Amino acid sequence: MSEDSLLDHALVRLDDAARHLNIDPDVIEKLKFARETTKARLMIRMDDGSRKSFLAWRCRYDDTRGPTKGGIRFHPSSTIDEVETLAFWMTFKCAVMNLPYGGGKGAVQVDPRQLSKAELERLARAYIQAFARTIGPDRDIPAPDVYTNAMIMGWMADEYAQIVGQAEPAVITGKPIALGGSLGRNDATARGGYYLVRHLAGELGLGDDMRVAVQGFGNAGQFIARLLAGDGHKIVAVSDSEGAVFAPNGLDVGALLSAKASGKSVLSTVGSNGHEAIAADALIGVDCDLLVPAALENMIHEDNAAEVKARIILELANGPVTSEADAILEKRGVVVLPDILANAGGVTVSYFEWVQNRQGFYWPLEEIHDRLRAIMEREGRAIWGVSKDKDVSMRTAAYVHALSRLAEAIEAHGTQSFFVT
Ligand SMILES: NC(=O)C1=CN([C@@H]2O[C@H](COP(=O)(O)OP(=O)(O)OC[C@H]3O[C@@H](n4cnc5c(N)ncnc54)[C@H](O)[C@@H]3O)[C@@H](O)[C@H]2O)C=CC1
Ligand SMILES: O=C(O)CCC(=O)C(=O)O
Repeated sequence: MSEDSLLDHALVRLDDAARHLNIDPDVIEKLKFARETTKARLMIRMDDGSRKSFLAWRCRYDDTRGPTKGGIRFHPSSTIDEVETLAFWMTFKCAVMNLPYGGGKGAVQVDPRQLSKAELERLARAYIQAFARTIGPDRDIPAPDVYTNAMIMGWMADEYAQIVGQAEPAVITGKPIALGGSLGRNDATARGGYYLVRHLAGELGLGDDMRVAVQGFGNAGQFIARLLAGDGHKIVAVSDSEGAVFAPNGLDVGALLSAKASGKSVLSTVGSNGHEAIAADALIGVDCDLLVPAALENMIHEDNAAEVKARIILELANGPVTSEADAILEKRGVVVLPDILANAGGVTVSYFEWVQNRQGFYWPLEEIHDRLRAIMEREGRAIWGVSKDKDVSMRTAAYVHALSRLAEAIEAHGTQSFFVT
C-alpha cells in the first residue's frame, strides 16, 4: 500500500461510486471529512499502584441520517486515521442497511491482553468519563469492536448511568443481556454475513459443500465458522494473532472453539484431529471456495491478492482488502462481498437493541433472526441488482446504494452551509 492515509484509500471507493450517480459535488466533499473527532489521554491506576496513560479517540463522522453509531476498539496499533476511517465506513454501512444512523467509531491505543480484569474495567470507565459529552442515546452510540466485548460494554453503560444519574441503556449496544442487551447480538456480525451468502449462493455459484478459510478467530470468525460448519461446509483453515491451522479435510471446529474459550491460540490444536500449522500469511492462498477475512484492515493487498484461490470473499472484517487488491481481484473474477454490507449484521442487531431499550420491550431470538435475515436479504439483493445494472463490483454497487441514500438526506438538510470541525 502507498504512503497515503487509510482514509485516503477509503475515499477512493467514494469517488468510484460518485462517478455512477449525478450528485452535487458539495455532498461528496462533505463526506470526505469527519464532522468531529475528540481525543483524550486516559490515565488509570494499575494494580501495582503505578499510573499509566493511554491515547483514546471518538469520531462522529457524519450524523445526517441520525445519531452516529459504531464500535470501540482496544488495540495497540489504533490511530486517529484508523478511527476516522472506521467511522467513515460506519456512515456507509448504516446507509447500506437503511438504519436511522450516521457513522462513528472509537478506540483506545492499548494491548488489552496486557491488562488485568480490574485494570481493563478502570480503562473502560475512564473512556466513558472522557467521552460522556460526546456519546448519548440520541447523539452517538458505541458498541463492541476488536478486543472489546459485552462485559466491557456493561462497565461502560454502568459508568454512563453514574455520570448522568439514571440508567440510559440505549447509550451503548452489545451489552450483557442482564443489562438490557439484545438476544442475538453476540453472533449478529457473522450471522448477517451467513444470511447474505446463503441468499446469494445461487448467483455466486456456491454449493452445499464449500471449503472455507477464516482469517481471525474472534467474535466474527468463530461464529461464521460455527454457522457454516453447522450447515455441513468444511472449514479448512483458520488463524488468530499467533498463527494459522489447516486441515484439507476440514478442521474440528468444536476443538478450535474450546481452545479459544480456554484462552489458547488456535495453534494449540495442532497435532490433533489432523490439524497442521501453516504460516499465518499462507491462509490467504489456501485452496478454498470462500475466504472470510475476519481480523483487521489491509490483510489482502497488492502483494498477496494474486495468491487468493477462493472465488468469493466475505469481508466480515472492516477494510480487509485494499483498493489496489480490489482491482487485482476484480480482474481475476473474484467476487468480494464488501464489508459495509457483509458485516452489517452487527450494527443491525445493535439497532434492534437500541429500539428495544427505548421501548422497554424485548423481542424473542426468533424475531431478531427473522428481522436480520429480511434486511440482509433485502439490501443484499438490491446491491446485487445495482452491480448487474451498472456492471460494477459489489463494493462499488454497495457504495452507490449507500451514497444515493446519504445524498438524499444531505440535500434534504440543505446544502448552503456545512460545517466540519
Ligand atoms: N464485533 C462486531 O460486532 C463487529 C466486528 N467487525 C469487524 O470484524 C473484525 C473482527 O472483529 P471481532 O471479531 O469483533 O474482534 P475480536 O477481538 O473478537 O477478534 C479479532 C480476532 O482477530 C485475530 N487477529 C488479530 N490480528 C490478526 C492477524 N494479524 N492475523 C490473524 N488474526 C488476527 C485475533 O487473534 C482475534 O482472534 C474487525 O475488523 C471488526 O472491526 C465488523 C462489524 C461488527
Ligand atoms: O454494533 C455497532 O453499533 C457497530 C459495530 C461496528 O463497530 C462495526 O460494524 O464495525
